[in-house]
Amino acid sequence: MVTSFKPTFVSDALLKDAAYVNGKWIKKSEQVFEVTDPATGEVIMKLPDQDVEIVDEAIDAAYSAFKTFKNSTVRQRATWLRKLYTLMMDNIEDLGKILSWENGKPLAEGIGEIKYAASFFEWYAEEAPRIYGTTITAGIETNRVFTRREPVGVCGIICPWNFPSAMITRKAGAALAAGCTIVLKPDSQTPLSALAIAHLAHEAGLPAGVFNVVLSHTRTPEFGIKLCESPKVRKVSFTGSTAVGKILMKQCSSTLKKLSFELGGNAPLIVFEDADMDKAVDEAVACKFRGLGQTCVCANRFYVQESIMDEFASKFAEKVKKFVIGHGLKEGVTHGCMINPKAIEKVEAHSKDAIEKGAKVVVAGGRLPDLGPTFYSPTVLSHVPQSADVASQETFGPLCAMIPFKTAEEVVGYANDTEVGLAAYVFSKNIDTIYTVSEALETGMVSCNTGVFSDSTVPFGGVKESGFGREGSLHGIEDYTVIKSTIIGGLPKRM
Ligand SMILES: NC(=O)c1ccc[n+]([C@@H]2O[C@H](COP(=O)([O-])OP(=O)(O)OC[C@H]3O[C@@H](n4cnc5c(N)ncnc54)[C@H](O)[C@@H]3O)[C@@H](O)[C@H]2O)c1
Ligand SMILES: O=CCCC(=O)O
Repeated sequence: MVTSFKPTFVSDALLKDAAYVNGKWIKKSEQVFEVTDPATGEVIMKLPDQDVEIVDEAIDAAYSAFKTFKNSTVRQRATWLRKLYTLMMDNIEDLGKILSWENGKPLAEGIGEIKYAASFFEWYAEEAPRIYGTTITAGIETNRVFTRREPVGVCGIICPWNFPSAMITRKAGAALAAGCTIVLKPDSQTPLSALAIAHLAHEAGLPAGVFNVVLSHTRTPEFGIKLCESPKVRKVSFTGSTAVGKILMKQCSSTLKKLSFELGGNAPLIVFEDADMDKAVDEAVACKFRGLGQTCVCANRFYVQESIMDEFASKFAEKVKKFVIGHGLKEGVTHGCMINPKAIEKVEAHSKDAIEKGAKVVVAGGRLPDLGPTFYSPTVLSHVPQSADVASQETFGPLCAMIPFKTAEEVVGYANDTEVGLAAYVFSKNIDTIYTVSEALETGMVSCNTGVFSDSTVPFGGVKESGFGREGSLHGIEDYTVIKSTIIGGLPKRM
């Protein structure tokens, strides 16, 4: 078993053991839940497992704060966001350690996520002063028309465990820049990163009630209902599975909220025979193993042109065999553990199914009981048939399934044969192939000749059952605003 690991921090101030509502830390609760290190199972922190009334309290605080915050100047909001960015960067080591400790990803990846997360505060500090309306030539001669983007109101934000920091800042940055206030419910497996951000929001001087974090392990669905059904909440932004997204959408119908949903993916990574093979292998490895395959935009299925399948699989396998798997906070470890033992079951089921349907085992992989119940060494399979479950369902783990194809038309058909459409990857040196295939893919994002594209400047989001709305980029802020049209009538006709 991996040995227990308690990181040392520059300052313990970021490690919080309470919820944050209306500018105050709230520890009082009849019940607690344990946040554990997924690598060892050891308890990191006990947090209040709050009653559902706390959601009403947080919504009321956010509702009341919105009345003033919506009228803060764009420069004030930019200053708060810039301060948050600077505070995150000043505390990057401690934030990275907290994130890796509760999530299991290696420290280098944890620190990489903090940089990525902070970049959304930086980006939205720059976007806050760039909220524009339009003036429109009215159809009625005596009218004048102009529009203004107003903040939508209180936002309920529900985030997953796989990016405990970046999924929060990508939403919160845009919401705060637009002038919205928020009630955040982090995943109970990784709430410490959220609380650390709340601490920094407090330090940055955000007014009480603007940024609230509520905590629950046993009452998550009830918390969701409250956020979805409260008439005081005007928007729900959710990142997580498609199944939960559908539940939340139904719940939100009672108050017809504005929604942004970043849901499940099933990314195809397509390698044509004219691709730069070594580059494609490196990029494919980087793409597949962000968060050990537990990333919504990780390649879920590799489509490799038949003529290069064996060479690609063997080069890919060589890289995978060099992984050093262990506790994410241990020096030299390249890949950490899964979030929980259950996450391994789908990897095993999809591997078994593909092998039964004729796939060739290139790297067997499998559980690593000597390290602990959340450790799994990646499985690499080639010659997987398109009928395998992995082709149509998201594994969300370290299974690399390579499916052969002959033509561009055939692979586009395979790639699009799924209910979801988040990201896709295309590797080819032929610019015609890059354009035509990327245009034909039914996904919100297509990454060409690179396996890692995430960046605050990119409009991030999906199509089909991967959800709607775009986060980051110039579009991210729009999702937290509504257009107000003002019509002034009774004016003279134009001269
Ligand atoms: N599109 C994206 O940007 C993106 C990013 C990360 C993860 N994901 C997707 O998320 C899935 C994996 O994450 P997961 O297992 O944590 O997903 P999940 O849907 O089970 O959980 C996501 C969050 O929702 C909460 N939740 C669950 N049921 C709820 C309910 N009834 N009401 C309110 N909240 C509820 C969970 O506690 C968690 O915080 C994958 O499908 C992945 O592709 C998508
Ligand atoms: O898992 C989802 C988010 C990943 C990313 O932002 O690149």
